[in-house]
Amino acid sequence: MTGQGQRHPDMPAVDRAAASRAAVEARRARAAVKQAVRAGERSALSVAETAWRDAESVEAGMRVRDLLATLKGLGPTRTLAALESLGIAEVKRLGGLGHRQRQALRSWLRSREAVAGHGRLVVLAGPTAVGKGTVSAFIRENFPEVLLSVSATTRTPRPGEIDGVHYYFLDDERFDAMVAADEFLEWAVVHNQSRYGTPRPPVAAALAEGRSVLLEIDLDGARQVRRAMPEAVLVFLLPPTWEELVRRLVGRGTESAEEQARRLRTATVELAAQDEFDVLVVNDDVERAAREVVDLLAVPRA
Ligand SMILES: Nc1ncnc2c1ncn2[C@@H]1O[C@H](COP(=O)(O)OP(=O)(O)OP(=O)(O)O)[C@@H](O)[C@H]1O
Ligand SMILES: Nc1nc2c(ncn2[C@@H]2O[C@H](COP(=O)(O)O)[C@@H](O)[C@H]2O)c(=O)[nH]1
Repeated sequence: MTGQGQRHPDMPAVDRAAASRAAVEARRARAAVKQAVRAGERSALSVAETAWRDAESVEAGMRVRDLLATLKGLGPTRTLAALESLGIAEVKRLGGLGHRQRQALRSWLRSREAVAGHGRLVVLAGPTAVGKGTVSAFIRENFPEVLLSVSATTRTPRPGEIDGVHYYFLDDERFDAMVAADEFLEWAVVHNQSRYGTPRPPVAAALAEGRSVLLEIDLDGARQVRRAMPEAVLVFLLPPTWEELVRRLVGRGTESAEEQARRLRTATVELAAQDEFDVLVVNDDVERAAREVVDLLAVPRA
């Protein structure tokens, strides 16, 4: 990053005005990123990873010093000491770091998050009827320390489903309002039909308190979480066989034949994307599969 906010003497007046407007916008955007880190909505590590993935991003233009200053317990003196120990000059922007400096900052932020007791975010995805809900329910009952995020959806409740427990059942208008207010960590249209989304505030609050969080969401949502929070662990739940998947879907008996066919079409697309995930878990036994997922939720040691 060079020349941010600097004027070139030969630049025409109109360009200078546009450049100064752009500089104000960039400052505002960087302030919003810092606020999100302070509020626990984003981790400092995810900001750095975004900067290194996209050189044009707001994050790439942030000074490392300003990012560190958002961290709890890191006043100006400790920030400077941390920069010195990392071999990063005070004026450096995230996007301008060399490979070694990136590596050093990445592991420093990782261990700091672990020490601060940050919980892990694990995303559980997989084809319809593979048993995501069953595995999640096992975790909810047996591992109460894990926050199982309650999604919002525009689909109608099934018999026995309770608003606020299984889902927040919303009409389109309310869902639209949450999208407009940026209240979702991710949201997607699932099976070409209804909208589903993860409300952001409970997830951010739990992670900031050091609790681990499990999201049970679709492939599109998992991809969005990967972009927003690269430190999240993405788990793909697999059926023992395709025939068993069909048996589970049909055996559950909660969808019409037409809906079953629609879901199986989505399932083939989802199964083809399993390589995008960090961990594959075969759900041949609910308890074993749940324990594998819970092991991933353990907070890493510094
Ligand atoms: N390990 C397992 N062995 C046998 N049956 C299972 C297993 N896990 C789940 N099931 C059964 O498979 C059916 C589908 O499970 P579940 O509803 O949890 O799937 P899901 O992945 O949440 O589906 P959807 O994405 O469509 O909501 C249920 O009838 C459940 O009891
Ligand atoms: N992207 C998201 N997908 C979600 C969310 N909550 C649930 N889901 C996925 O929807 C399907 C269908 O669920 P069902 O309850 O109608 O059977 C399922 O595969 C879930 O993984 C969410 O918040 N975001």
